[in-house]
Amino acid sequence: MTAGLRLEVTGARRVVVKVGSSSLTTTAGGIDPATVSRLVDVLAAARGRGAEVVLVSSGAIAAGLSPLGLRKRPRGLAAQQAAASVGQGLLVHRYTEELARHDVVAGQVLLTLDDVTRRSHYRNAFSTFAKLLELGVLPIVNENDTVATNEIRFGDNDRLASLVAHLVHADLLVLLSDVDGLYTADPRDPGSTLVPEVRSFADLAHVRVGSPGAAGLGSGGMQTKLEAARIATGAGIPVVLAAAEQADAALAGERVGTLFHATGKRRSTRLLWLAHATEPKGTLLLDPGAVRAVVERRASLLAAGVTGVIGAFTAGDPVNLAGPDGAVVARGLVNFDAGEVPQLLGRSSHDLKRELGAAYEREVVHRDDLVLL
Ligand SMILES: Nc1ncnc2c1ncn2[C@@H]1O[C@H](COP(=O)(O)OP(=O)(O)O)[C@@H](O)[C@H]1O
Ligand SMILES: N[C@@H](CCC(=O)OP(=O)(O)O)C(=O)O
Repeated sequence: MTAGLRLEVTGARRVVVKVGSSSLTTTAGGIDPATVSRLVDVLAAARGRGAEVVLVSSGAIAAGLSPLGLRKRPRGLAAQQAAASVGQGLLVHRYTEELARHDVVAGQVLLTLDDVTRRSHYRNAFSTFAKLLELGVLPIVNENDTVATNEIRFGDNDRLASLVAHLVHADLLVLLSDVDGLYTADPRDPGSTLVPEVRSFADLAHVRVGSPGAAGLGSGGMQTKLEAARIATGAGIPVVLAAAEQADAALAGERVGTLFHATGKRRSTRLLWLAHATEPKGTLLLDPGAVRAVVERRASLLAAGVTGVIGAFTAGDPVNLAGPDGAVVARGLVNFDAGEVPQLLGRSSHDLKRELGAAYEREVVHRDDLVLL
């Protein structure tokens, strides 16, 4: 009997499930083994129905608190990194043991921002996931908190989950939290009501978003879930937001929580990230011909079309590309340091190769690393 179930869910072949720190922890702050056990049963049931599942699990910092004698999530980055270093192993150990009851093998994947923004890393991450899924492994993803600096952190796992959903070409993203969906206002406010479906983000004009959950263990609150939903749905992936206790019903397609319908078409994950979530470190000024090449022909940006440079960036950083009038037309990952660019301005690749060596023949921004704004 499937009448009334959500087809977006029942028809999904590959599903990314994200669970937040606040859903995995006891009130005392540690990881709740019973919650992990129940969640694993639900994931195994979804696999039993034929879905491939990738889990994005927060909770490393929370799991590391008690072994380090900490009572709450520390504020400083180094202390958070230390807690994550202690907690991540414990967390994955818990999942591994529980999955083994279902004869499922767990694989740990720790990602940094570079892994989804730099072309070579991105391809590498994609093939790792593809191989794990082909082998029947259930990948358990988290941010690589112990090495990420503040500047390059995702910080919350909601957006990480939306990018992982793109990376693995998922058909559905399920965000599990301590709240059973999106409410018209902070659910602690009397009078707020559940929003069962979101068809367009314009519908959310009346929704008020409050601070993260009461336990103080989550990081992003509802705001980052909405951003994650916007990124995923904008690229064709529907999102269900539900409480962790409703995971079974949510993954079976029952009408619990909030369903965000897909609004756009799939595009490259890295480009999505570049467009939505990066801070440009500088600007390259383009002549009119280069603007046409980049915008109309979707070509790479060559040194010959660059007339000026603003900002202090290093190779690999995101930069804006602006036309002669200063209007930003695109964003891309630049292949040179800011200090190297002045000597390249307006010169052909051929000249650059002859005078400066083969390393200078490369595009200033490769078209695969460019997104039009
Ligand atoms: N409009 C809203 N709808 C639902 N929850 C909201 C809203 N505004 C604020 N919140 C709060 O966001 C919390 C979820 O965020 P968070 O604690 O960071 O979760 P997680 O750890 O699952 O990522 C909820 O517990 C709720 O108190
Ligand atoms: N990577 C961090 C998770 C960051 C975080 O708190 O995310 P979330 O609980 O999903 O808002 C950890 O494992 O502790």
